[in-house]
Amino acid sequence: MGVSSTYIFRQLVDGASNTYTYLLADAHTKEAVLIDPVLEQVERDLQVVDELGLNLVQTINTHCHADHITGSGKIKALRPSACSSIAAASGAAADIQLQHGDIIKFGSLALHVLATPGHTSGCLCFHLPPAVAGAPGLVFTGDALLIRGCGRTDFQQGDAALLYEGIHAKLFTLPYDTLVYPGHDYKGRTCSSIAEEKAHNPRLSKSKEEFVEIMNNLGLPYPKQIARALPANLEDGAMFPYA
Ligand SMILES: N[C@@H](CCC(=O)N[C@@H](CSS)C(=O)NCC(=O)O)C(=O)O
Ligand SMILES: [Fe+2]
Repeated sequence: MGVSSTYIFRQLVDGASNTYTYLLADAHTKEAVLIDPVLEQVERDLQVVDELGLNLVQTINTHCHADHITGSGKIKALRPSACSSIAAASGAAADIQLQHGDIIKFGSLALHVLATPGHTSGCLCFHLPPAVAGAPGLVFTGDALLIRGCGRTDFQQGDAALLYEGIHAKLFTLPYDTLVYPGHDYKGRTCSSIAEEKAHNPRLSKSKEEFVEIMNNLGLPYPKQIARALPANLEDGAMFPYA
């Protein structure tokens, strides 16, 4: 899947947790980042990196995941030049502590860091502006904005009103044609757009009061892996010996 000749883009999936991992690279310099790698898929992801002749410089976590262990720690063990990053507000360990307004540069590409707390206190989105005039930008939304949904707000410092405000202020103000790439989808969908989500998201198209009411009554069971994922991810996924 190539979106533009100036960059390489791949969407990878972990079927066990319905998690999306994104590979983005400058097509010319070959510098690459992985957004939200999953521990169990590290070998697969590095194989793609290698087959495309890319130089992985950073793994970027949208937040401290509760449903799977990040691949950042294992990737660092295998590729020491690949720094890990996560929001400072997450309280998790990583080589680079990110905050709203930061810009992650690799080759000629620049990901703009947007803080959208509320699913967790340290949730970040990453906006890649259009590579060429007339092309859509991309936004990687982690668990803040999902396709026709959003991240739950019932644990990890969840705050439904804050999530609503951040999504409306920082995501729904992006150009309408910006493509939305979420951290998960549980129905096999891969991509949406800001215009689609503003119009059709059944939670976020409502008023803030209605949204909070919906979020307070989701009644979801806790993620199956939460007990092992949270402590591991607070340590950059590196609490296990990988070598
Ligand atoms: N069944 C899954 C976990 C499902 C879940 O809770 N997903 C989270 C994102 S991962 S922290 C979520 O926010 N879901 C929102 C929703 O509306 O589904 C498992 O056991 O791992
Ligand atoms: Fe999450």
